[in-house]
Amino acid sequence: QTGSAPNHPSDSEDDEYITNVSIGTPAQVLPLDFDTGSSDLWVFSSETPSSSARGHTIYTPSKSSTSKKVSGASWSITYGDNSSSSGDVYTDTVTIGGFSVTGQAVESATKVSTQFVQDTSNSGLVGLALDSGNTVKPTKQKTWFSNASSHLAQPVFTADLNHQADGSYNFGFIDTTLASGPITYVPISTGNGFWEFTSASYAIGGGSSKKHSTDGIADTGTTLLLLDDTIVDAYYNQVESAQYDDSQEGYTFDCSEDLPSFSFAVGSSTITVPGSLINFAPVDGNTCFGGLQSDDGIGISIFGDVAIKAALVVFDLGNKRLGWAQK
Ligand SMILES: CSC[C@H](NC(=O)[C@H](Cc1ccccc1)OC(=O)N1CCC(N)CC1)C(=O)N[C@@H](CC1CCCCC1)[C@@H](O)COc1ccncc1
Repeated sequence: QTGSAPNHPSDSEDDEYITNVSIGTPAQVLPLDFDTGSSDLWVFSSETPSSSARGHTIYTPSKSSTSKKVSGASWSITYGDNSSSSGDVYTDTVTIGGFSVTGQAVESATKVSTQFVQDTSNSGLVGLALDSGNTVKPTKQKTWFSNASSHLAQPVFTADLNHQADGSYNFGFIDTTLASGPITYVPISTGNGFWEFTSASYAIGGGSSKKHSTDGIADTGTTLLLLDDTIVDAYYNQVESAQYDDSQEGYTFDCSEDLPSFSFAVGSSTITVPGSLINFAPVDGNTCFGGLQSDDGIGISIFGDVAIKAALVVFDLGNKRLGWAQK
């Protein structure tokens, strides 16, 4: 058995990638943000204050004949950007790309932070990191993929994200036609509950590769590519008009500049992010914001959407490994 669901950018900046998910009986369809950087499936619901839920599609458990309340269960999560949400828990049937999981924990939001209220492009998240990161108490719940994996043809899923175009999340199979190059696999370390791997070197433009060990996570829920300051400073040293903009909290540059590519090692291969993907978004006039920025303060590097857009990424739970193929 397999599943295949399209995704699309949430806005003109590729800030998030949205996929429609069916919950309950009859199906209630919500636009959700698939996040390989967290492990909770949570939704705006009939329990979310209506002032907060305005503009969002909601899940109403009482309208679903297959919903069950998980008595005494609650959840609360804070993300890397300090957005947060919390609430109580139901189980229900959740279908993604034609593949249904029954008894899936659907975390209903009774509280959401301002960022979520304002971001009407999603009605919640589908966490696709490891089960250990789930926040439900007193009993941790499994992710949709974890529940699905034992019934899928293969315990894998792939992320294909594209700049200003549709992509896909495929479950249980790998469509190698989505890639231009071979898939290179690297082992993940599971201790922090992320799809965490180590990249041994990087290169800027056509330059020589520099040995630099990066411990990072493959994270579809993070917009940018967030790496160590030394790498980021070295990159923007190659961009004539680049400067660090305190108000924007990141490097900006003249939108008309041709940006160098950025390559990172995956095992014995490399993935190259074209400069066009690093010219992330205009901030004002002809000043643009970079898609490569510092990971300062997070304690880990994040290969977010800017990096994932350059590749087909294979999340292989069965073999505890991550695969990257150039697109
Ligand atoms: C340093 S993780 C920062 C990251 N959040 C982002 O990437 C947000 C995403 C966004 C949100 C709303 C509108 C537009 C874009 O976007 C930006 O922060 N930016 C994009 C726009 C740009 N101009 C400024 C920078 C983040 O918490 N992700 C988590 C999922 C995310 C939460 C917010 C809603 C969308 C999904 C998750 O995977 C990673 O959780 C952790 C990572 C590390 N330890 C703890 C948690």
